[in-house]
Amino acid sequence: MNHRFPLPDSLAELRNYVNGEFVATGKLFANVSPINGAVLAQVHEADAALADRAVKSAKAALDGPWGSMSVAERAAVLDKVADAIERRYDEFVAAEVADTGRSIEQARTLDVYRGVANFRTFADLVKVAGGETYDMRTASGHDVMNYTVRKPHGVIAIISPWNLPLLLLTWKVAPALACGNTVVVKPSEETPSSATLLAQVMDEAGVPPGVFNLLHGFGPDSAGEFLTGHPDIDAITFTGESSTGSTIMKVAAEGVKEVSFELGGKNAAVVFADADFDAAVAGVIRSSFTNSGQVCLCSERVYVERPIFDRFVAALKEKAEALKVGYPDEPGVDMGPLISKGHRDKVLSYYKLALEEGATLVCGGGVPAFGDERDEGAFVQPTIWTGLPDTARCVREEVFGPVCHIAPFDTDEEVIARVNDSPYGLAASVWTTSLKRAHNVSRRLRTGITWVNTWFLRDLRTPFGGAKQSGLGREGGQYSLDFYSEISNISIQL
Ligand SMILES: NC(=O)c1ccc[n+]([C@@H]2O[C@H](COP(=O)([O-])OP(=O)(O)OC[C@H]3O[C@@H](n4cnc5c(N)ncnc54)[C@H](O)[C@@H]3O)[C@@H](O)[C@H]2O)c1
Ligand SMILES: O=C/C=C/C=C(\O)C(=O)O
Repeated sequence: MNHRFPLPDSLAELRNYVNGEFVATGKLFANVSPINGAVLAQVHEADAALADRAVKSAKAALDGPWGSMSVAERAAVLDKVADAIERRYDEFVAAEVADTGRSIEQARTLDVYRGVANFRTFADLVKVAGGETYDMRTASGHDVMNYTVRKPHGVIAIISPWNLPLLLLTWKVAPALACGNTVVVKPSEETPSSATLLAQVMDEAGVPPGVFNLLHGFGPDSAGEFLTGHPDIDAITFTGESSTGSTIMKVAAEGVKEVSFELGGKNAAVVFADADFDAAVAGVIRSSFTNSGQVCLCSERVYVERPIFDRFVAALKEKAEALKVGYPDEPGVDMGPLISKGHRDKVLSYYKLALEEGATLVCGGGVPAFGDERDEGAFVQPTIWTGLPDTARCVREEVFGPVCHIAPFDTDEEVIARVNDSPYGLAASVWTTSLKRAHNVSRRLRTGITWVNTWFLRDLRTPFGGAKQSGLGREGGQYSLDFYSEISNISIQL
């Protein structure tokens, strides 16, 4: 099948990248377009032996030129990686668009833009990272000085998901390399392309062989499991579903490996009657439907103060129905497909379940009919429900699609309790013009991130991560530098 959104020529075939070489295994799986089901490329799946080679070469590279570079030299290499992504910007955009079907505009301004920013940010931050010093005198009168040094952990295993492929991968690769580690990355099987381009870029930027290694494949009984279970990795950083995080944590327990997890969510948006109404409607449209709802930070639960509830539901319905679902290059397109037909089956099962649970369907609820090749793709309609109790599965479980449930509330106390009544705690957004209320509500939500009158506005120096089943640890700025370093104390008797 022909495809209007092909992969760049540099990605005719997707290979693993181990010890500075692109490696074919001959065991192929297809990279499929979610726009029309066409096969974009064949991908070489890594086996256990290749995973072993990748980890061993990462370990050996710690003692090579990478290990003896100064912080400034390593930072300069990261800046070169950023430069190389910028030189090949259009190819990265094409890779993200082909794999995910998202708009070209989003790939340019969010995905690839952040890929560059992640490398530049951590190149800058690592150069100014300091340590701690403490002078002390013991009871017996000895003076002692303590100071900390940052050492690399060693080999970091990086496992990333498909929803923001380059953004989420580089969010971990950049600080891991900045801190002097070597990495073995395993991108999602659904989105192998931008990671392969990144391997090409590493090569071009002069990253020594073995410092960045890439394995393609799946989770269980494939590259993901071969990597996380390898005895020679020193830490695991993972973004994906909470249940996968739990599986990986059990494996990590064997070797007492450090872990950092960014997991699922069932995020809330809280709209108070005193909010700027139009800004809140526009904000919730963004927070519920961006990337077809496939951002871990998306709001699937919307709580609206009762006096404006009916007006808000009507306004959100009007805006949601006006969202343009279509091709990546259509002017004004708001939403592309879901990542795959498999994921669409899951989202549609929730569309069905919501009705069984007694939801009122405000809009959407099905699959758009295009009358062309896109009917073979993974599109769904943006969907809004009302009328479900807080105990409904559709209000408690992460759907990860373009969908939200809107419920009324009466008091601040009540809505805080309802937002917090969730196994997840990643993000929330609060819409109000009262400064006092914004502070008081935000500090009581059990979430890692709360936005006030905005959503998904990221300063890369801030802590990022989730409470409860939404994650373990924090990354971002200093938090990333801390996770990717073995911080050691040196104590000297003077
Ligand atoms: N908190 C965050 O920052 C954040 C960000 C993005 C996505 N997410 C979450 O990610 C999920 C969507 O991504 P997904 O469907 O790709 O997640 P997933 O957990 O299915 O897969 C993520 C990655 O883990 C790999 N994997 C799966 N099983 C494995 C195993 N047993 N061992 C090792 N690796 C394994 C996959 O191949 C993939 O590369 C959603 O739940 C979303 O909320 C969270
Ligand atoms: O889908 C989840 C999005 C996570 C975003 C980040 O990790 C980030 O902006 O760094």
